[in-house]
Amino acid sequence: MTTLELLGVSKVYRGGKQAVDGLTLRMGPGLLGLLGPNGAGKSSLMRIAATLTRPTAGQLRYDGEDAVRRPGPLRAALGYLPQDFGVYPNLTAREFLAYLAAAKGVPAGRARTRIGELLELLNLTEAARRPLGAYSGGMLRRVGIAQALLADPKVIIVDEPTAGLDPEERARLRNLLAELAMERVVLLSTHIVSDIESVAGDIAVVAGGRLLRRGTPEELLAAVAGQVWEVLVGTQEVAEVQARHVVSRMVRTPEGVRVRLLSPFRPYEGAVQRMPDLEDAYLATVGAGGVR
Ligand SMILES: Nc1ncnc2c1ncn2[C@@H]1O[C@H](COP(=O)(O)OP(=O)(O)OP(=O)(O)O)[C@@H](O)[C@H]1O
Repeated sequence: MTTLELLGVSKVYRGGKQAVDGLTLRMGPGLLGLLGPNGAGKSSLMRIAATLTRPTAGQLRYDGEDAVRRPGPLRAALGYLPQDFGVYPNLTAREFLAYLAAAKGVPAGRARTRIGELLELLNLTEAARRPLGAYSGGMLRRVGIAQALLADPKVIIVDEPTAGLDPEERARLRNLLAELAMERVVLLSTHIVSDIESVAGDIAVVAGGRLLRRGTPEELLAAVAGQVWEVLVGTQEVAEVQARHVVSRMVRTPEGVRVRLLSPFRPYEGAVQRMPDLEDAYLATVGAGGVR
């Protein structure tokens, strides 16, 4: 069984910025959703897990073996989509993927078959003859996903893979990753709760370089049971409510502003308790960690 472990990992960049602070994550086959606000350290963590950045402290283990000192086996098994995925604009999708397959050492015949399958899977077959410079953001993202899957990886690390995708493409990608995760370690980062809500049975919430919580969606929801409230306030009261509480949503109505907020007790006379959703649970966790 494939395992990937980050053990007590820290990353301090030159200049002193600490992006990751003693974080431990153990992963086996399945999809782990890494959820956190911008700047939480998600990309740093993923670059460490992908052996591109060395941790300042702590260990990275692939199948129990030290992957910092010996990154080869993990690299050979890895499909990685970086956040800032770049392409050669003059190459077509097919040429670009063929080039990357060659760089990864995939034999030409096998690469051709695999590229055909991936283009089909990612709905790029029609566009595959056009230069990448003419692709939309969503299409480029799909090319990025195709390249991560080129060499039939055992470990898939995708950093904000849904950025720029439309709702239908998002849904398709989520399903694809969920399917891949049946036999593989899939680590997906996002700051969008709905991206992982429907696929990740396992969610890690990070902020300030630390792991704030890890659990199933049900466990995250249970942690905020009884703490979600809705109250109708006047426009002029909104700022005060926001100053006092973590606000998960606001809807302007003809009667006033309906504010959904987190509070361990009834925050206002007339506030009505609501069933928590994952967005509430996430905000409660991140809010409690001191990041807003
Ligand atoms: N190469 C670097 N040198 C110095 N500081 C860095 C470097 N890379 C990231 N940082 C800083 O480390 C912190 C964590 O960044 P990181 O990109 O890992 O977070 P993130 O959760 O992926 O956020 P985002 O979604 O905005 O990319 C940020 O404050 C960032 O500015």
